[in-house]
Amino acid sequence: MSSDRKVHTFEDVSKHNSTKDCWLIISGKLDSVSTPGRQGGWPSPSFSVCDRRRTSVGRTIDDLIREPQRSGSRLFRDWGRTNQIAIRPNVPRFSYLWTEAHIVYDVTPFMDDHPGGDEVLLSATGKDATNDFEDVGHSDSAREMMDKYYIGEIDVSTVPLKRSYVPPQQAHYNHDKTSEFIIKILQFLVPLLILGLAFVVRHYTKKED
Ligand code: HEM
Repeated sequence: MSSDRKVHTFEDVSKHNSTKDCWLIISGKLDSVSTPGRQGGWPSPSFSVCDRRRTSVGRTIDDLIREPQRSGSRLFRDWGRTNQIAIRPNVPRFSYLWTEAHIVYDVTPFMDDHPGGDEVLLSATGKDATNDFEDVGHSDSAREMMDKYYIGEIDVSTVPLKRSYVPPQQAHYNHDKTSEFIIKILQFLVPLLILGLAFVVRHYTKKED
């Protein structure tokens, strides 16, 4: 994992688009843990980080705070399912927050090992690859692997706005009432003219007989 954990611009991230240097943007939840009132002197209580299958990893709040580059927060994956953090009842002043973020992953070391191949990863650069990632239906273990490649978040204000769909312009119809009227008259007159002509022809051919 790169030590370069920071807020990146979309443009910078987009430049990392080769097999030797591949960064992806995938939305997820950044979980932060705040510990108000630590000055109150409570010891570093341990608590459990549980995933949906209820496996748990015991950690202390101090571990949690030491791990991140930013103080007081650490990345966990949640993916919009149930919260992954179970708070032990003996930790009353512990608060758990999360924010939705566009997370940046440096998947360069994973290019050769990605079971879906490196081509798909390359094709997911330079854009928000969340839908591409979700459409595949990645397993929980794939999601857990992602933390290894986390290098920061994206400054959402630098993400180009989605191009809104502009429907093709309708062909300009001629709403001229007079031309419509003439067409209607012709539709009526042409059969009459043909009928009249048929009578005339018949009349003359009879005389000749
Ligand atoms: C950090 C990002 C990623 C990680 C860690 C990752 C990991 C994995 C893993 C572990 C698998 C094996 C199947 C599974 O366990 O779900 C997999 C399969 C796959 N991944 Fe990814 N992946 C990532 C991003 C992406 C992206 C962005 C795409 C699409 C553009 C993608 C497309 C695929 C495809 C097509 C397969 C093969 C699915 C199959 O054949 O069943 N992956 N990935």
